[in-house]
Amino acid sequence: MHHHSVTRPVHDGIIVLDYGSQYTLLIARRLREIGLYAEIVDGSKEQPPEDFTFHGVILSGGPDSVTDETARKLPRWVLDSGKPILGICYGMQLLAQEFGGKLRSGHQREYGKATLNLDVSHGCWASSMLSKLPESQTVWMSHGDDVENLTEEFSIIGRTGDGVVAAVAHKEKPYIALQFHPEVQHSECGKELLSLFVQDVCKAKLNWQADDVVEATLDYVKETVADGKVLMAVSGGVDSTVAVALMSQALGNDRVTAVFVDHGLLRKNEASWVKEKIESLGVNLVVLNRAQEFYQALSGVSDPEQKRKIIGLKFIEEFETYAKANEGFTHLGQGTLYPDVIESAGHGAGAKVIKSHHNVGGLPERLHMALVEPFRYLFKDEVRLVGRKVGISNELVDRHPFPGPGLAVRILGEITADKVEILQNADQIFIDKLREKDLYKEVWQAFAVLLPVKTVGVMGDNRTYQWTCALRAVTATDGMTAGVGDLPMEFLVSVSDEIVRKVDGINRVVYDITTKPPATIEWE
Ligand SMILES: Nc1ncnc2c1ncn2[C@@H]1O[C@H](COP(=O)(O)OP(=O)(O)OP(=O)(O)O)[C@@H](O)[C@H]1O
Ligand SMILES: O=c1[nH]c(=O)c2[nH+]cn([C@@H]3O[C@H](COP(=O)(O)O)[C@@H](O)[C@H]3O)c2[nH]1
Ligand SMILES: NC(=O)CC[C@H](N)C(=O)O
Ligand SMILES: [Mg+2]
Repeated sequence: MHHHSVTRPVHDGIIVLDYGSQYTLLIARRLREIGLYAEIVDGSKEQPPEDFTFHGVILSGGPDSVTDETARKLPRWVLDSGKPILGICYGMQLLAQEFGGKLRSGHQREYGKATLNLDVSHGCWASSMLSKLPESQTVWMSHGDDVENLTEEFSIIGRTGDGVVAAVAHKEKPYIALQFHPEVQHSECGKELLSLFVQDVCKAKLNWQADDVVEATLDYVKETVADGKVLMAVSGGVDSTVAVALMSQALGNDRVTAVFVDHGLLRKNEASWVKEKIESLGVNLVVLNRAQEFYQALSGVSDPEQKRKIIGLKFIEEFETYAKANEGFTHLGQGTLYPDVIESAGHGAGAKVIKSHHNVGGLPERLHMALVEPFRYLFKDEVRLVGRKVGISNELVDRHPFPGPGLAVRILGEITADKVEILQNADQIFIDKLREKDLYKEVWQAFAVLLPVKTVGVMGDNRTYQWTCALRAVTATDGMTAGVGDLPMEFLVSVSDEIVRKVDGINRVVYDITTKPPATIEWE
């Protein structure tokens, strides 16, 4: 699985033509779940891959606009192949335009949740496929361009609640295209739709058994590290905890040293908790206390990307200094996941940088150790599954994710030790209350954000003028898309009440009700 782009496990399947979407690998991953191998091919490639029999082509979404002259086109071989095509978002716009349809920009923008209403009444071949789905369903959108009109050759088979053209099919050829993203978890029948396309339309035979990911990971680690030694960066988070357990299993405890950096931007009491839990796995652990150094490096910095880059570099500096002082480390291990890679534009055909994850975009050009990242092509829920298989406790596997740059990306603007303390206290109240009310597991991730906004309040008959705290809770499975956590208002009010009463410095609390997209989960 990890080598999907290096070695090809099977020689037939589906081609996913990549136009730089944030979700390209998610399409391939859904097909794996369905039981089919997908080969990802750069959208600008003039030839199909050699030695690969494809039963259909899926055109990914992408940041380009087909209304721009410079936008990437559909390579000839795709239509020439005569194979079924499924266009998604940009892929749909491209297909529609290829056949003479007209697209427009900025007329009907949709981000996040939308309702798809299917119309299967006009007898187009795709009707029978789509009639297996509910007539009305929730889908997830992320587009600014939309179809103004189509040529005769196409039928409109679905629109959103706002009337936007959301699904079209060629009247004769096996071409179908969707404005929404069936590959994201928030599109209700998305996986079913993909499955109908590859099985009913492409007639592809299932050829992919979900590999034993544990075995594949162990092999990958053994092969990559050979007889070397790993300095494994651990955070106490899900990914690095599962990774370090696997590395110890693959290489033996004496060839793996876990290094945990306390950068002073962790949650309250996090450092001691992590130390205890990682040591209980029987792993060698070194804790580096570096709060002062990180604060100093970040002093006066308020730009989000700059903060991320500084933190990424500081992390690596710490790892390299440690490796230098303690001879023999050949590899740096990280719990990097695919979403970290794609959002930092570390993979794919011109995907845009959304934010530089500290462990990818923050890496220096020259690193003195080789990287070993067993989960670089996996998603969070896949890693959780691996974790359970190797016997990591639920307490660790079910933790909410916590970003490497920590509170630095949750204190908007400049970071000071005072603000860190204020935010730690507010966050702890929120998280403790979620656990107390049995709501922690109802959301995928929850946290508090400190806004550099002061507002006026009245407490004990006195005027206050203090910071604003935003609470964020999201639903997700892989973090690529997110919904708003549906927490009871009464609960939110009680959290707000306790924060304002107990945390000196905050006199107002708001709840973030934005999905991803258009927002991201973290505020920076
Ligand atoms: N404080 C830290 N000390 C050392 N390494 C860290 C620290 N924070 C993050 N890392 C490294 O960066 C990687 C990416 O961080 P990320 O937060 O995505 O993963 P995680 O912390 O392992 O899991 P989770 O996403 O559940 O928080 C980690 O897997 C780990 O290798
Ligand atoms: O280790 C990390 N290093 C980072 O730099 C980073 N930035 C975001 N995140 C986490 O990734 C998920 C998606 O977050 P966004 O929607 O904010 O991009 C969410 O779970 C975020 O908490 C990070 N994790
Ligand atoms: N997600 C997408 O594929 C977006 C396509 C195109 N850039 C638009 O905004 O409509
Ligand atoms: Mg983390």
